[in-house]
Formats: sequence, structure tokens, C-alpha cells
Amino acid sequence: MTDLRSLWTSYFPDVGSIIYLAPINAFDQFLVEDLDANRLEDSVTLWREVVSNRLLANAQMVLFLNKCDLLKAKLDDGVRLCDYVKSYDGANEYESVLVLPTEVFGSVPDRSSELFIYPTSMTDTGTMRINLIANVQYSVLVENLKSLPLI
Ligand SMILES: Nc1nc2c(ncn2[C@@H]2O[C@H](COP(=O)(O)OP(=O)(O)OP(=O)(O)O)[C@@H](O)[C@H]2O)c(=O)[nH]1
Repeated sequence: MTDLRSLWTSYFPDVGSIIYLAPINAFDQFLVEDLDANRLEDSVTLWREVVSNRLLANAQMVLFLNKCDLLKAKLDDGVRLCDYVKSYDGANEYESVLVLPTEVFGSVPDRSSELFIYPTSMTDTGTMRINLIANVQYSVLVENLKSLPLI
């Protein structure tokens, strides 16, 4: 019987990682092409499609919850998350609000392997460099360990 998993993953054997950027400040914004579609929800939908795609089952998924600085500024300006996400009943403060996208993006039922999720501000180049280096180091380490019969 054909091994379906190896068949699917043979389409993109050289894709080691996918880095996905989600603009989490966009919770109160709507798509230009569809004014009923919330930009953050749209980003979650696309992320889940990518992450649960069987053709990419072997690729490491790295998610940057991006534009954190703009999210914080927006919350400080008094824009309330609960006005756009009806289920949200937490405080309208950056640390509390950040929990929501972390949980929503992190929950992908069809994905068994680990997701790497980092809050980022792309314009903060120092932190970005540290995040990227830490992630790449971790991937190289894990991939090397996998090639040995250790894990
Ligand atoms: N302050 C801040 N600006 C950012 C960040 N990431 C990207 N930008 C800026 O946002 C602008 C739009 O860049 P992107 O978001 O990558 O592009 P886009 O998705 O086509 O743009 P939007 O529709 O505005 O979201 C550029 O000027 C970027 O430099 C961030 O984390 N913080």
C-alpha cells in the first residue's frame, strides 16, 4: 500500500520552514476587497490553511504575531478589542490582549508537529535578529538530532 504521508511530503521536500507574518494590530480593520471580512480573522483562516496543508506537513511553521508595537499603541489609544471580538472579555491591555491571537493561531487541530510563535515588531530590528537566530539555532539542533536515532 502506498505511504500517503511520504507521497504528500515529497512535493516540497526542500521546504524546511515557512515564516508567516500576521498583523495582529488589524483586529479593527477590514479587507479592501471585502468590507465584511475582518483582517485578523482572514489572517487566521489563511494561516490554518497553510499549517494544516498535508503537502507542508514536514515544514517547520514559524509564526510572527507582528505589529505588536502598533497593537499596543492602538489599545493605548482606547480602541477596544471586545468591540470587534465579541467573545473577548479580558482587559484591554497589551499583555492580556496578546493571549488571544497566541491561542487562536496556536490552535490548529490538523497539525501534530510544533508551531513556533513569536510576538514581533518588525521595525524593532534588534529583537527580530535575536528571535530569528534563536529559532534557526533550535531548528538546526532538532534536525540534527532527528538524523541521529535519538529522537
Ligand atoms: N511599526 C511597525 N511597522 C511595521 C511592522 N511590520 C511592518 N511594518 C510597516 O508596515 C508597512 C506595511 O508593511 P506590511 O504590513 O508588510 O505590508 P502590507 O501587509 O501590504 O501592508 P498593510 O496593508 O498596511 O498591512 C511598512 O511600512 C512596514 O515597514 C511592525 O511590526 N511595526
